[in-house]
Amino acid sequence: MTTDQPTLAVSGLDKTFTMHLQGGQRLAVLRGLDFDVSPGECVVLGGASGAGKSSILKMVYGNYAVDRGSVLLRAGNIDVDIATANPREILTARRHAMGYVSQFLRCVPRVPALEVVAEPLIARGVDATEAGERAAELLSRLGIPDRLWGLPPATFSGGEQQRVNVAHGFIADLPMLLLDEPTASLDARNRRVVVELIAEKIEAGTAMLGIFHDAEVREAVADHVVPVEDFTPMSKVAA
Ligand SMILES: Nc1ncnc2c1ncn2[C@@H]1O[C@H](COP(=O)(O)OP(=O)(O)OP(=O)(O)O)[C@@H](O)[C@H]1O
Repeated sequence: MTTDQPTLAVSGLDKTFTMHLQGGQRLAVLRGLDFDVSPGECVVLGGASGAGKSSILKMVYGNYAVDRGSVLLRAGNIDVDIATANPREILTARRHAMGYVSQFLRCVPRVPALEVVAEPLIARGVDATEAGERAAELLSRLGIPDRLWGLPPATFSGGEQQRVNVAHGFIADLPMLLLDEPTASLDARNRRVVVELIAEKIEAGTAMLGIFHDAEVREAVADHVVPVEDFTPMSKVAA
């Protein structure tokens, strides 16, 4: 299911890192990056390690500044250029339009896993009981045993933390979802569950932008691959 109006339109995007602790050395990573993601489409960022894939997700989510270009996010009442938006606009866009499954789980210490997963629904006004039920359903589906639900995820295994992170990212029905290697620490069974969850979101019209090193997962979900190295400067040391 795709429509003409992209949910995300990235155009003319440049990124150079300046390392202030290394005498101001500059590292040019991306030049003139262009791509769109439409509702119901899964676009995958492809390219070797260090090409700039995670940096692209961080710029789209508003964590990294953009040097030049635009990152237009349009969904429902949200119509914003993340490249120039102020922090309040970025937070509003995240709450109503854009989820992010980062590589590693970051959450408030001592909060139980069930609450971590339910939190995005509660933040959007869903009743706490219903949010808890939906969180429990998702955790079960991802194979997290119920004896762990009341415990904070800090001591969970790498794969358990990743599944809590996936559940936290997938629980709300947001129009745009960013995925940074959501299956990296998972076994075959759980990789299949994540592929199913992605397919369900796409079917429901979510626009997805992801990084997947696992070729099988990438082939299962990708509608289109953006060759990030085509937008990498020949020499990464800028003048
Ligand atoms: N905060 C930062 N400060 C300085 N340089 C950075 C920063 N973040 C990323 N880089 C540099 O930008 C380049 C791209 O990094 P990025 O993590 O985006 O690559 P990637 O394609 O996601 O790699 P991988 O597949 O290994 O995760 C790398 O050379 C990295 O050193």
